[in-house]
Amino acid sequence: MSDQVAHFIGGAPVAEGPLFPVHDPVTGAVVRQVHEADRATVDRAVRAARAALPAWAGLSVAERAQWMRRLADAIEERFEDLVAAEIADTGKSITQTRTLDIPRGAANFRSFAEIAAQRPDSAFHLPGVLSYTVPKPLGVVAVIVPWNLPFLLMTWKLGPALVAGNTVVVKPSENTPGSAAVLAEIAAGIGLPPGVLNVIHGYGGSSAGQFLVEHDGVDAVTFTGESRTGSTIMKSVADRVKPISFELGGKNAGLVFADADLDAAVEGCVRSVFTNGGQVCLCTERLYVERPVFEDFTARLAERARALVFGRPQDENTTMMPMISAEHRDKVLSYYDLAKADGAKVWAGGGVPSFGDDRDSGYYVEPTVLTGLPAGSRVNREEIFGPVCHIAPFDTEAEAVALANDSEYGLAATLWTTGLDRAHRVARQLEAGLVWVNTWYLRDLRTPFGGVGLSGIGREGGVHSLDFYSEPTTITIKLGEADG
Ligand SMILES: NC(=O)C1=CN([C@@H]2O[C@H](COP(=O)(O)OP(=O)(O)OC[C@H]3O[C@@H](n4cnc5c(N)ncnc54)[C@H](O)[C@@H]3O)[C@@H](O)[C@H]2O)C=CC1
Ligand SMILES: O=C(O)/C=C/C=C(\O)C(=O)O
Repeated sequence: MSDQVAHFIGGAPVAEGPLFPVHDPVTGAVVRQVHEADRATVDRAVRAARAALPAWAGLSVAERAQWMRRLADAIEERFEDLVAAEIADTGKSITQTRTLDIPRGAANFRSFAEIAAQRPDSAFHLPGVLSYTVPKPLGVVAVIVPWNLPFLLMTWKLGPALVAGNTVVVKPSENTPGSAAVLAEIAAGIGLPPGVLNVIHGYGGSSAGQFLVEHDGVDAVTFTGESRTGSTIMKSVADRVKPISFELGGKNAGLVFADADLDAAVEGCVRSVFTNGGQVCLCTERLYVERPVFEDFTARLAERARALVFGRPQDENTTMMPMISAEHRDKVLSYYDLAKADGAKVWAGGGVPSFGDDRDSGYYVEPTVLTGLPAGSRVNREEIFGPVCHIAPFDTEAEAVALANDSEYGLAATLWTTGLDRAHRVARQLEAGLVWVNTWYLRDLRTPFGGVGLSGIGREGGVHSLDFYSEPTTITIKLGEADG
């Protein structure tokens, strides 16, 4: 990939539109310049996707699944290029990028190839009547994705959308165009039919993102990002009643009971609070700990937070990454300030680290552990999307459930207990699309994934993704002497 990133339309690079810079979050330096799509470029991409649709939709599922496997293989061949592109844009650690972000990209294509190929046909029989369902693609799908897990989240939508016979126009985040640009090269390299996968770059509102979702040639929108953006996109597509699938924000709770394996709970919460700098919609920002272990747990989590390693991304021991942008760093720091102003006790962090080198111009914040805030504090109610959690004590199971459910969001919850009965009982009462017990972010790509409330609409994952990316036509045939 060159330092200037072009769009990928109809199987070829298209370098049109003004250039905008992408910054390395580690140092703030400009890493690349990217072309911004205007309405004309967006139109060109949507037309390319539309032109490719009949032939792509006309392939059998087995043929499209074979293309998905080829994409997965080619991702593995370009593995280190993708790792480098992702690190340059996000400042992620090489260890995480090599073990999570890029392998999941290949797995997203491979899994949906298998899931689609094995999907049973549905046929229903009444006496003298046969009804069966033919899944058809939605058409041209707009894929709008954020910067926190750029390759993972983009491919999570592309795998099922493409294998279901849709053609797509992807708009990666303006902060992280790199891995999408490499994927475009990969698609061209394996000879994926031109127009099946198109990538346009640019900003969201009043730019490429908005122009894409509003385009009359776009049949459906799948989006991951902030809840407010989801609401804006919903309004943009309301007149055309376009199908939408939204994975939005979270303000996820973790419950630690006194009977938990405390070592495992502390380590699990280190992961659930601080992974990816806390910039995952699944991260825990509210922890509730049963009073007998509250002080001990909090002290241990704070100690682990202070021990996280702010190395360079390329250092395999690095465990803490920067925020994506100066703007996002300032947003996270504004919550640290608010917490202090509201009287929080700061057990760890609360500010910015100092390095004495070029990372001082980067977008780092300290991993932070807070206690002492009321449930109504904005710090406890709004998605911060940084390496921070607030911990509060609870006395009864019922209180723990009520505290966890006291949120407009409902994406993921985490539960730490050795009580099997309690695990089942509490998990069912939590108002969240995903509940993890004694673990966090353990994924089976066949399971439904998504949230309730401000956390989204619909579920993706396994056949749930295929259901969203297809439109079923039910065909009913009178075979003989049936009535009607
Ligand atoms: N999954 C999550 O929970 C995420 C939450 N966030 C939160 O959102 C805040 C803002 O981050 P952003 O990157 O601005 O997130 P965002 O939700 O605004 O952006 C996500 C994607 O949507 C696009 N977009 C934005 N406005 C659009 C519009 N009107 N029409 C079509 N596309 C549009 C963006 O260009 C980007 O590709 C962050 O500070 C963070 O707190 C950000 C990313 C993911
Ligand atoms: O699909 C996954 O494994 C992760 C999903 C994470 C998000 O949707 C997010 O952070 O926005």
